[in-house]
Amino acid sequence: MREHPLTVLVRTPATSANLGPGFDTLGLALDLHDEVTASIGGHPTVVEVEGAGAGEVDTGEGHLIVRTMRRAFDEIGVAQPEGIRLTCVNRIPHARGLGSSSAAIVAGILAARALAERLSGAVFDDDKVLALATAIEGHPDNVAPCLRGGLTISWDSGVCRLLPHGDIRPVVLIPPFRLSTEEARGLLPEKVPHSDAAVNAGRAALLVAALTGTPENSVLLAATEDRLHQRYRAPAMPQTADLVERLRSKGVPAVVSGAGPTVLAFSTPDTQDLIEPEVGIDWQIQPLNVDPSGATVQFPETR
Ligand SMILES: Nc1ncnc2c1ncn2[C@@H]1O[C@H](COP(=O)(O)OP(=O)(O)O)[C@@H](O)[C@H]1O
Ligand SMILES: N[C@@H](CCOP(=O)(O)O)C(=O)O
Repeated sequence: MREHPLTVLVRTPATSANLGPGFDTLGLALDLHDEVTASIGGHPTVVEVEGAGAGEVDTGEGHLIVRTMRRAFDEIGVAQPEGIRLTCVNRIPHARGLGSSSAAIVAGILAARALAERLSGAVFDDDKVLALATAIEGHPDNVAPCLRGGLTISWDSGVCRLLPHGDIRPVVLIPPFRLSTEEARGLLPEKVPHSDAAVNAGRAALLVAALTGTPENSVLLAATEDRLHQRYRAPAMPQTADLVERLRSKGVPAVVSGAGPTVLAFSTPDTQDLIEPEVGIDWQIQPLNVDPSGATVQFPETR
């Protein structure tokens, strides 16, 4: 690739994966975004971070977005630029179950693709972007909604994108503590009872109907029941497990967001007032719209 100063801006949404019974399959894009400005030229690699992860994440070649961009340049088949300069404005909290790592990975691949295409005409289609993001992240249920927006059902070779009914309002309840996805995945058993797998299959199917049709709270409550992951992870986040249980006992369809420890509640006009009294004062309550379109890419001169 020609060494040439060129800048691209990528905006990626937070995502909530699993949604209860849809382990490693269902995901929802939320209206809370990270923004990264990426440029290549002759300069050394340097990363500036504002917001989540500032002072914590690597600020050079070890930064997740830089590593992802380098992997993407290799996959696209273009020469590596000497240095990469990133300015990150991070609004998605890290290690809370809101897909911050997927947002970073998607940003890196989309930035690399846009720069490679602009500089050398290289083409890397959307299916390849999704496959590479899934390979890096390890599961598709965050990267799919991050790329496509809305409510996504992903499987090993594809994504179906839908939109939830407008009367269903996601509310995320974010605790002050973290849990890494890696640690939470380590708590899952090798095998689960057949009866639990059968319940989850039924609930996941019901959830897609419950989220896209006219909301009925009793159906949403049944549809958000999970038996595959939440109970096994509860010992690593007892306050989260307790909040999910208390909200559900009041009739609020609540689940662990991704691998936790954030709680996602599907608020409807019937249940919106029941959430706040259950949430601890050091937790953040954030009602969010669904992001219907997913990640965006712009060259600054076209903004
Ligand atoms: N924007 C980012 N820039 C750099 N590293 C990031 C970024 N977002 C996430 N990460 C890395 O990913 C980790 C969180 O990933 P993970 O445990 O999968 O949680 P989640 O994706 O649910 O927030 C962070 O601790 C950090 O190391
Ligand atoms: N299906 C994954 C989802 C992880 O989401 P994250 O936002 O916590 O990274 C899992 O449950 O492990």
